[in-house]
Amino acid sequence: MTLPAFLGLPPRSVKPRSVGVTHVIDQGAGTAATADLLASAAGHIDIWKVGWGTAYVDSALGPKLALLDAHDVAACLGGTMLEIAWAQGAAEACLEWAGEVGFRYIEVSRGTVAMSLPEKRALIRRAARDFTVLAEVGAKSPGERNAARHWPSECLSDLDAGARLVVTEGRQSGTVGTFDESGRVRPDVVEAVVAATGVERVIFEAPRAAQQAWFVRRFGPDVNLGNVALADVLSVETLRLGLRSDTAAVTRREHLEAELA
Ligand SMILES: O=C(O)[C@H](CS(=O)(=O)O)OP(=O)(O)O
Repeated sequence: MTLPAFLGLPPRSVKPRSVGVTHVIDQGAGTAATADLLASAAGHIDIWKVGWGTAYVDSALGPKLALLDAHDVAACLGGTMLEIAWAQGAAEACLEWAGEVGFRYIEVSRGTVAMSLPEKRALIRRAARDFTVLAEVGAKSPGERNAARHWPSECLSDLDAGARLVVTEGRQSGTVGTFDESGRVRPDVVEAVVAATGVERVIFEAPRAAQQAWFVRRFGPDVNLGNVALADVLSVETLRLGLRSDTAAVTRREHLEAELA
């Protein structure tokens, strides 16, 4: 999409993007809501995750995925859905169904069920035959914060097994994994993952505006952000482009500091 041209803005990638990806989390939007959002924001959405198991119970899933496809937005099945299928011995059936209904991306995670690293690698390898795989690291439970020290090696293992990108756990709440219980970023966790994989191979789940702004300030407009709420897509784009106070290049505070100097 073409923006008006009268502002100086930082360079920003355009679709199809390999960096600066915006990955949204859909909690069960209907087709009208999906069409409405795509009409204004499709150019800013790269991956549309149909969250956890909502795809399984959505009677309008087919039309929704068709709309996404028509707008060049990649539909991704939520990781929890595949985890539950895997735990029931139904991973193969789940992958077959996901392909048939129109998913092109799939998330492979082990945040809910007990899955070993070799089992996760095997599932990534299998899924990568038919889908673009996003591999998530981290657990849903806040009690497992210490496990983040293993994320860098798990990310490398996931990429080696065939994942296109890794996803750092933040949940829809933004209070686990990459974040503390109040939603503050754990910079040591972020930096360790980035040192291992490079920033361009990571999607950071960051559902809150303050978290999104932190990542844009730290890594620039083309950082990959995930679990963006549907209602926040345009807001995230403004954070990337410095069109919101939190990331604006020139702020009142800087003027004040200059005046007082
Ligand atoms: O892991 C996630 O980001 C989501 C949302 S939540 O953890 O259930 O809040 O789950 P997913 O299964 O990946 O859609």
